[in-house]
This record gives sequence, C-alpha cells and structure tokens, in this order.
Amino acid sequence: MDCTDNYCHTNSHIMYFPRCIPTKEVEATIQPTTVFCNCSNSNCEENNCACIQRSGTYYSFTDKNQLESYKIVLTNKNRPTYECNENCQCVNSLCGNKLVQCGPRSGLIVKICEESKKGQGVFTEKSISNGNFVCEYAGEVISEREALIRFKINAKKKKMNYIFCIDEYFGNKNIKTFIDASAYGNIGRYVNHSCDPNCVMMITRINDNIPVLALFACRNIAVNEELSYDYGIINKNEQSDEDTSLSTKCLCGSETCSGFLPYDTRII
Ligand SMILES: C[S@@+](CC[C@H](N)C(=O)[O-])C[C@H]1O[C@@H](n2cnc3c(N)ncnc32)[C@H](O)[C@@H]1O
Repeated sequence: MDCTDNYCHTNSHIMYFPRCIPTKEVEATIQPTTVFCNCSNSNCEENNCACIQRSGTYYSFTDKNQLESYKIVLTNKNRPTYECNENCQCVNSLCGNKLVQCGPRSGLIVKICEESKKGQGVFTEKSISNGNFVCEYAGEVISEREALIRFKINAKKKKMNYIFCIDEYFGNKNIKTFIDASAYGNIGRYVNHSCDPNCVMMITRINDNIPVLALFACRNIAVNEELSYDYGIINKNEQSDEDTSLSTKCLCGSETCSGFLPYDTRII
C-alpha cells in the first residue's frame, strides 16, 4: 500500500521523510518479516488472518475503506501490532489490518505553542476519537553508539531532543531501537510531551523487525486541541547532579505535571 502523506516541513534544513530511514550501520541488521497471511479475499479478520492472530491489537472500523474510522483495540498489551505486509496475499488492498502504513490522518497542523515556550506543536483542525490513528514518529533509525554521541552533543548545545529510544524484551533478550527525527522525519517530530496526554505511542511491525512508532488518541480530542503523549517515566529520586543539568522544565501545564520532561537515562 502506498503511504499518503501530504505534510511538509517549513524549515528547509529538515528533510520530510514519511517513513523511518535506517543508517547504513542499522540497515545491515534489518530482517524482513517471515510471517504473512493468505487472506486472498483481502478481508483480514481475527479468524482467518495470520498477522492479526499474532498481533496484540486489531482495528475496528465502520467502513474498511475509511481509514479515519479505524480504532485500535488492545487484546494483549505484551505484543505489538502486526499489520499485514508486502508479503501478504492482501498486499495491494485495504484489508482491515493496514492503517499505520497508509500515512497520517488529515487535519493536523504544526504551529508555535502560544501559551508556553515549548516551541512548535501539533494541533488538530478536526476532532479525533479515542483509538483513532494520528501519525507515525518517523526519523533516522540509528545505532545505540550513534544515539549516545548525538544525544550528548544535543544536550551540550541545549538543542531540542528528537531521539526516541524503544526498549523491547524478547524473553531475556533486550533490543533497543533509536529513532532520531532531528534532521529527517515527518509531522510526528513536532508532537510535544504532556504529563496528562491525549495520545499514546504504540509499537507496530510491518515489513521487517524495525519497530514503527505509531501515535493513537487515548481519549476524544476536540478541534484545535494540541496533541501530546508521555515521553517516558521520570524517576526524580535517581537523578544525579549531572542528570539534573540535562533536565528540561516541563511546560505541559497539567495538574499532574511532574515538573521536568522525562528523558531517557539509557542514552545519557
Ligand atoms: C520532539 S520535540 C517536540 C517538538 C518541538 N516542540 C519543536 O518545536 O520542534 C521535543 C522537544 O520539544 C520541547 N518540549 C516538548 N514537550 C515539552 C514540554 N511539555 N515542556 C517543555 N518543552 C517541551 C523540548 O525542548 C523537547 O526536547
């Protein structure tokens, strides 16, 4: 399926990439998915589709061809979403199990957050329902070594942070994936943190083992609301003096605000 993404960046130093792009170092580690479905009628449902059967979620919808009507339903919180992929029989059609790969929803706008000094943020011109897909967090997929170097440089220069770490466990094995949207990315790079967010980041797998970060609404969102998600869990008690110097004051304005932006201690 082609991804429809008509958004662009206003800053010419940032390249618009609708999808994640791996560095050469990461590219060498990519493994294509080996699971695919044989749903020849392009009607993928839990009782017939191998992808949905191994997925921790499924999509409910009122109209299969109206992606904005899709809502994610969680069935197993320990598993990611497995969308149908390029090896599936249903490859060129909307089958009911393709959503994130089709691109962001319409009506999203990027603008300066007037009420606080968070820089730009993503707002919606259309209401969004709980469970609706918003957009992917696209960027460069970089190695842990590269993430460490970039994070330290950014912190030193007091630059905004666009490096996201995904921590996954497969049995005892821990795999970390780092996505940096500093220079390459889509509209997802502008979504700010909130301690009381209206969206949640979910892990999706499509054509290979690289996790795709997909933002979904976790409550109904009104027209003109700013979109947000929780960047992580902060544990202030464990912060050293050095860590505190890297902390950014959180300006989410929620009653439950923890005071500082969560940052990933794994990349400090
Ligand atoms: C992924 S970017 C989000 C988009 C960014 N605001 C922009 O203008 O491009 C993350 C950065 O935005 C700022 N930010 C995001 N949420 C914030 C919050 N709740 N309070 C203060 N700054 C925030 C921080 O500088 C953070 O490093």
